[in-house]
Amino acid sequence: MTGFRAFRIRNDDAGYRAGFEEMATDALTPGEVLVKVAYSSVNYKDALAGTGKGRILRRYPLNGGIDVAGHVVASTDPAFKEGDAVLCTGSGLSETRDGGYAEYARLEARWTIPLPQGLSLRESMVLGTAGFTAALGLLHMQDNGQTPALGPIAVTGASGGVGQLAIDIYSRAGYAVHAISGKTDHFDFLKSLGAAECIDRHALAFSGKPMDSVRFGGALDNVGGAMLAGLLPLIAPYGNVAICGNAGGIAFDGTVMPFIIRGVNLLGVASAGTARAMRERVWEKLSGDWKPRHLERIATREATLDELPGVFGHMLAGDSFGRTVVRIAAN
Ligand SMILES: C=CC(=O)SCCNC(=O)CCNC(=O)[C@H](O)C(C)(C)COP(=O)(O)OP(=O)(O)OC[C@H]1O[C@@H](n2cnc3c(N)ncnc32)[C@H](O)[C@@H]1OP(=O)(O)O
Ligand SMILES: NC(=O)C1=CN([C@@H]2O[C@H](COP(=O)(O)OP(=O)(O)OC[C@H]3O[C@@H](n4cnc5c(N)ncnc54)[C@H](O)[C@@H]3O)[C@@H](O)[C@H]2O)C=CC1
Repeated sequence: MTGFRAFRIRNDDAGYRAGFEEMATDALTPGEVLVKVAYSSVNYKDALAGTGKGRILRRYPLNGGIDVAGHVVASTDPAFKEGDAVLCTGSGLSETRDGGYAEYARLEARWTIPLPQGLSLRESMVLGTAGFTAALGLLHMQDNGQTPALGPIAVTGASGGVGQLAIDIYSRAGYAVHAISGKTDHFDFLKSLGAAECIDRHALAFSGKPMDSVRFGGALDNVGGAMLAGLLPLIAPYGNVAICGNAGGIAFDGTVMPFIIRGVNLLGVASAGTARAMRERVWEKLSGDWKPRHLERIATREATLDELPGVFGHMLAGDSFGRTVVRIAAN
């Protein structure tokens, strides 16, 4: 096979850098399933990896892109055959394995998901790790007793990829969603996705008290830092806070009171290493009764591989809005 293009990240004596290279499929990290990539997507983690602003890769060099969707070209695992439409999110992509920002990717069969009925390849990447994470957060909360009766779910970082998809999915699942965002210009849009209320994050005045009047039944937190610390005293008894992000900081200050008096639960959401059975559960929901109703409007941008560096810059500046799908090959 002739060479193909890849957005490859290196870190060596010449420094941290990412750019386009020609490579051969033989040079890809090993796996049973060779895929011609149709789409990938841009997640905050991709922006950290592609710029070196966060330590995402755990070996170098690797192709970037934590999400991939495409068609199987060859498989040594009988579970997959040429022409099958498949997807993969996380699972070491752009951490320890070559990722989806390339015309070909070689996947491990154990982490390769047949494209669920009800989703196109493109839709699966509008969802990507962002949609997977939003749905995983809700499943964790529900497995831990979260019901709509506990009260509204606060979604922080609500204008971003995980945030917008969470608004759509959680409202579809019957929860009142209170979207917390600094982008007040977009509140009407967030409401049109399903948010019952929008709260300006700059106007949120956390009291700093260990416990405060209950305001939310639970939360999905994309932001971390002071936002997470401020939310905990406002959560209803036995409510859940699913914590997935660090867009606003990694350290948070708080007290044990919400946990020991109200039984509030802090649930970790780690999409990349999710076990196969849970992955299948998440994709069944995302392609079924939790399929977001507004996927096309949430996919605010379709980028080419060449446009990635610009998209990363916007995202890390906090300027992203919705999801960017990366179109790799015509399909
Ligand atoms: C889509 C998902 C997301 O968006 S998640 C958010 C984006 N991710 C990040 O921002 C992570 C950026 N990385 C870091 O900030 C650091 O790498 C760190 C804080 C996670 C760890 O750095 P540190 O220098 O404190 O520790 P070590 O590198 O020495 O590792 C300690 C220990 O942890 C294991 N480990 C580190 N990273 C990962 C990982 N991504 N997955 C699994 N395990 C990880 C590492 O192997 C070490 O364990 P050991 O048993 O000693 O090998
Ligand atoms: N744990 C996991 O498995 C996953 C974690 N994440 C994390 O979730 C977060 C969101 O990811 P994406 O939706 O892909 O990113 P995104 O860039 O699309 O969304 C981030 C949102 O946070 C907002 N934001 C940025 N800085 C902020 C600050 N200082 N205070 C408050 N809001 C701020 C942005 O305006 C934007 O709305 C990131 O931290 C990402 O690393 C994302 C996917 C999976």
